[in-house]
Amino acid sequence: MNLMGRQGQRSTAGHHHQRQYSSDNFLEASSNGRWLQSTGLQHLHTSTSSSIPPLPDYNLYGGGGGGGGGGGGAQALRMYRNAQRSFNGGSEFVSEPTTPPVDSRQSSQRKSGEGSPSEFSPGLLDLHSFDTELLTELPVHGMYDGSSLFNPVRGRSFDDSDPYISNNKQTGRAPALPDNGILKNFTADKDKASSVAKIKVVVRKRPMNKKELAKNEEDIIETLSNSLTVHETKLKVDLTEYVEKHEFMFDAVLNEEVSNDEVYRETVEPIVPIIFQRTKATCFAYGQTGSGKTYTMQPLPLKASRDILRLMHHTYRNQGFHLFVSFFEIYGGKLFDLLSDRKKLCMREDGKQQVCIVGLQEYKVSDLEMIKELIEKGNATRSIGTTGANEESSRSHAILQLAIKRSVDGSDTKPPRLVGKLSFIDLAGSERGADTTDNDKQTRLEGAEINKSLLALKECIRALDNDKSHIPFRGSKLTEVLRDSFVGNSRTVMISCVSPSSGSCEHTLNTLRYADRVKSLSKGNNSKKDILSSTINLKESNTLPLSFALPTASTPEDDGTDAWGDPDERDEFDASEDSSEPEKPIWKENGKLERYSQPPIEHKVHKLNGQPKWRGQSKSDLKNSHSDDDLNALLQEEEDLVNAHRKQVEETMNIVREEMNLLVEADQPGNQLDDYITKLNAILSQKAAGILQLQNRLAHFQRRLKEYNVLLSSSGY
Ligand SMILES: Nc1ncnc2c1ncn2[C@@H]1O[C@H](COP(=O)(O)OP(=O)(O)OP(=O)(O)O)[C@@H](O)[C@H]1O
Repeated sequence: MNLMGRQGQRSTAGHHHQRQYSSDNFLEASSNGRWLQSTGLQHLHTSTSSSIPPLPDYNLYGGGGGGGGGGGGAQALRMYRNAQRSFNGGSEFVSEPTTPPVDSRQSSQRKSGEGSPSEFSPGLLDLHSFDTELLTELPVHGMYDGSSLFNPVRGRSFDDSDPYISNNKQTGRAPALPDNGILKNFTADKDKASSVAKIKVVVRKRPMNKKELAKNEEDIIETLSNSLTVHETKLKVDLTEYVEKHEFMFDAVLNEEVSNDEVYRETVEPIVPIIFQRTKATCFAYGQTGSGKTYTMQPLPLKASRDILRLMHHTYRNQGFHLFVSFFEIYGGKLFDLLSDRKKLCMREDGKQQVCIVGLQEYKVSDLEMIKELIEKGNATRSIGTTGANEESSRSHAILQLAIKRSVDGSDTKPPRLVGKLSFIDLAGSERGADTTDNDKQTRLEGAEINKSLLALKECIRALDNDKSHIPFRGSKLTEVLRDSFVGNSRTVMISCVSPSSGSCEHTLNTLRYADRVKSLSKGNNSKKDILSSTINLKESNTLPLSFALPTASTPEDDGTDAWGDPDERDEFDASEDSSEPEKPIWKENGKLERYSQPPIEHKVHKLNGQPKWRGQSKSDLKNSHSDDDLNALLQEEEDLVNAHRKQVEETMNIVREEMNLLVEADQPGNQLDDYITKLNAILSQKAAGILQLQNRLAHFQRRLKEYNVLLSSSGY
């Protein structure tokens, strides 16, 4: 969904379309004041019905500082040609993109309304898209000096001195912006800003919607301070219901009563000051389709812009800072500029692995009104469609960037350099395959592409979580763009949106588990993980990994009868490979938490003559601790478990079949046969998953047994 409201016109012909940029629509929505109210900026509401001024007024960067005059055009032409040459593939840029369907109305509006961007528009190929590397530190006078804020220019009130509020001829001067505390934050010590968490994970629960209420679905999410509990209803084999609780803790949990203002204060407000300190920050919303991502994200960029401008014009007054806005979407794995007629963009990586978006238009902005219009324009152009769960679903990932740049030499003769960047990413909604059965081919293809990119994001997070040296950022365009969020001097805020209804339980749990994973990244590597959080979240799992079911082997201390060669050979062991896991708690079937220690059997670190060696274990240890009898007994136990489970499933299936037959016979209106069959099917698939899990466990065990046999035979046993 768009970041700013639902003003886009829907195509009646099909589900898929872009939002239409219609000034009438914006103004109509504006006059309702709905959107502005949601952002807390209702004072910017214009009552006029005249059209929005053309965008070229916005002093595109590169326009020679004079609003895009002739000199700027010539300069841009040179830049454009140079860039074409240096990228050795201008033709690549002009190849026609696969764009989502555009209805005729939009193109006609473009003709009559905005016009196409000038051929030599300075922003057409903005060389500063390459300038993704941050400016090296320059002295910033008055940084964190709040005095300038509270001692405004003599003879003028604080708000009167705000030069960034445009003098709107139609509406008169915009009312003063309320102080939301950002300036006060700036009077605090510099350390305060640097103490802002590198990754912050916030969960937002939306209220139940009409559809869910009509279906009598229950609110299954209980929130308390920064924790939340999901009450999942499950069915036992005998079809009686029971509730399983899943508890999670995050940096903040925002319930259905929390306003968008509070969301802003909790999420983005703390990171705004940091982008003046050579930092890239990203805020993204994640969650199932219809969970409230767009609703949450839509007011944030404008609120952040307000605070950025405030800082630029007070704390950093006359420091040479400039604010630039760009807005693009990733649709079907391709990039489109939402502020430049959906021009296809190209992503490149420079030698320093900085991602550059070639051709992206950046608009230099100096007042909130301009930013508002740009965002509206971008949102109107964004691709939306209809999913089972959301009538106006975002079918693309939308990325809005606020870049702070600064003149290197204090004058405007040289292009300003990047100081910091704040990116807002409204991810497309994730859907399960099962949700897409009613959708047409286009929606399913979109869904597949969306899920692919979200999966790539998961892969990156998993790799980061495991401290992998290679993070697969190139897995998708989305992850390439997000690379900035996770590496270097960055700050990331993830807002996980969840629906409260019982019907979305599975999705909600997926989102929360995902969020939990991201949260663990903020604590560095595995050893630094939040034990409390993993303890709580482990309640979800009652399956004991096989490796931990093995009998305890010998202690790692050798008894002196080392059979693995001379001590020098042992010295070859790399300490870094010693991956002994910290003690972790496990969740037992009886509901009690227990601690286990990973047996030292995992200490396989060296190979001799092609055979694995086990560190710190003597032959006698192995012989004593893992006799054939022990292993066979364990294997038997595992097999018995699988068989018992299989038997249980067969019995359940028989019951279900009988029930189904009875119900089919008595299939009368009002018998809710469908619901019942759905429930029974759910039980069956649950059981089938259980069998699969046990089978995997058995296979794993058999592999381990084989390894033992190899080991024992190589050791002469
Ligand atoms: N916190 C909230 N309070 C009130 N209404 C909400 C809230 N969150 C979401 N909604 C409403 O729920 C509906 C779906 O929300 P939204 O469009 O933001 O979902 P989404 O996650 O962006 O979906 P998609 O991924 O399909 O685009 C909208 O009508 C929105 O107004």
